[in-house]
Amino acid sequence: MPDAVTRTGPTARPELLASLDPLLRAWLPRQRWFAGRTAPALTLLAATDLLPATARQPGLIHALLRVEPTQDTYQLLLGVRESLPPYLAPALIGHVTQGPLAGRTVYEALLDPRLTDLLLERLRHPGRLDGLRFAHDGETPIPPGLTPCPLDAEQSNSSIIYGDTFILKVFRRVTPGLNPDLELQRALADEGCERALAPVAWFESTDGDPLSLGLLQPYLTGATDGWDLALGELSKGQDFRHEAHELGRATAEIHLALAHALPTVTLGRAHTVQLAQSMKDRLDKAVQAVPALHPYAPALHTAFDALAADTTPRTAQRVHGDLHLGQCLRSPAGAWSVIDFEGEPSRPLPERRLPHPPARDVAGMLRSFDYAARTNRPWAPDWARRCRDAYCAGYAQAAGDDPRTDPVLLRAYETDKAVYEAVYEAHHRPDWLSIPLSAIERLATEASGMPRPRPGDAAPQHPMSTPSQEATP
Ligand SMILES: Nc1ncnc2c1ncn2[C@@H]1O[C@H](COP(=O)(O)OP(=O)(O)O)[C@@H](O)[C@H]1O
Ligand SMILES: O=P(O)(O)O[C@H]1O[C@H](CO)[C@@H](O[C@H]2O[C@H](CO)[C@@H](O)[C@H](O)[C@H]2O)[C@H](O)[C@H]1O
Repeated sequence: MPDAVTRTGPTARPELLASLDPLLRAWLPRQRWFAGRTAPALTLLAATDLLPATARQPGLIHALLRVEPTQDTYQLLLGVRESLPPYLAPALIGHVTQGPLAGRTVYEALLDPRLTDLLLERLRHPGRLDGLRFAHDGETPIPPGLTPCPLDAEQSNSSIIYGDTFILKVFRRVTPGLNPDLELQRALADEGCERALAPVAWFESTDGDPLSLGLLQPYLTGATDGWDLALGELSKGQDFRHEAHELGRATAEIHLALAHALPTVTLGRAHTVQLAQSMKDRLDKAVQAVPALHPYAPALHTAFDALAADTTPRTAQRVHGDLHLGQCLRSPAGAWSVIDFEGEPSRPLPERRLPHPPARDVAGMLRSFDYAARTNRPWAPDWARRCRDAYCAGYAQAAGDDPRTDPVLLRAYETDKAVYEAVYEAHHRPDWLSIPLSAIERLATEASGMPRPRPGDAAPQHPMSTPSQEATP
């Protein structure tokens, strides 16, 4: 598995894992950020004592754990105490009966303010500890003693808010390579783009392949995310066109800055064919995972065939990769910022770092307006349509390029996203599966009415050449 993390150094302590193994195997599947339903076998890849436990102070262990059979690697921060005070009861992982921690209680350290305070202290003082490296932007002061508070949100990672000033995201499922959340937001900060929040400090593992582990950014106090805002307006029967227009402008500004900061590439025929093929492959896999997609698959393939047959050269660049209303924060003053540039969490990291036409993010937002409208009772299709138009108009105004002028590409990305969402919902929120399925039904109907590519347009199954691996979405 190319994406697997390898650690073989002295920090991997087998006796520690032996004592924690049954506790972690029971606890992991109950965590929102854990991708599997079971954790049948664990390997401790690295363990670092950030603070040794004594009778008077809690201990803090940083651990990287590989889970079979998926070979996913997770980052854990384990607290160690003699016993847990009542306020930490929800953090309990278990009582250790053997090995070096026998008689101690192990728990989720991110819920313990004493330990999350220590983590911030590490970020305030850049440096190395075993295989961990703590880094700082060198400019932004981080005051000591900011009160830590775990973020209470449905999320793929775990975040701590410090004194309403900073937010620290601790990545959970980690893969080798620079995490785009850090990479892209640093690039945007260097470009002076104010639509993203500049990384202030971060930490990574350097013992083996580099791994991004955590990211500290300014916290937007009083901000509302686009999803909550949209649902609020919908429930009041309010129009959201102005905000959708502003969101389109914000997206375009981010795209312009990313295209300036990082390499772009022209997608020729072979790339486009390969892009369409990757969408078809994902659809085929999704049909296996979500049988409800099966009846629509032939029609959905038509949308991807149409893309493969369209030889228009297009520009690809780094994009957000998982843009939706929940990733957009509006400050009390009304300015929109975009967060979470990690890409779709379930995709391998090298895939998430590939350049794509900006239409990919645009399609993500179009899907999001549809989601919001579908969540509303009664369903509000006109509200969604108005938002989608306003968003594209706002995008066109700032980018000078209207995404609606390339409907084949936009439809293909929207279809690809809806397929991804069907898998996501089937796994995480089965009650919501009907939302992407309704879109799938619409997209399939539209695709059925599309002209079939003429025989001369037929896409080669295997592109003769792909100029560079990086350029292949
Ligand atoms: N800088 C910030 N300011 C205010 N709230 C934030 C900020 N960053 C994240 N949040 C809140 O935290 C939630 C989770 O953040 P996100 O980066 O999307 O995490 P994940 O990748 O784990 O899903 C967001 O939906 C948002 O409500
Ligand atoms: O925010 P994450 O990076 O964890 O993204 C994942 O979860 C999202 C849901 O929280 C999911 O987004 C889907 O649901 C949203 C409403 O909750 C909707 O606005 C989006 O359009 C829809 O895709 C996202 O796909 C997933 O990667």
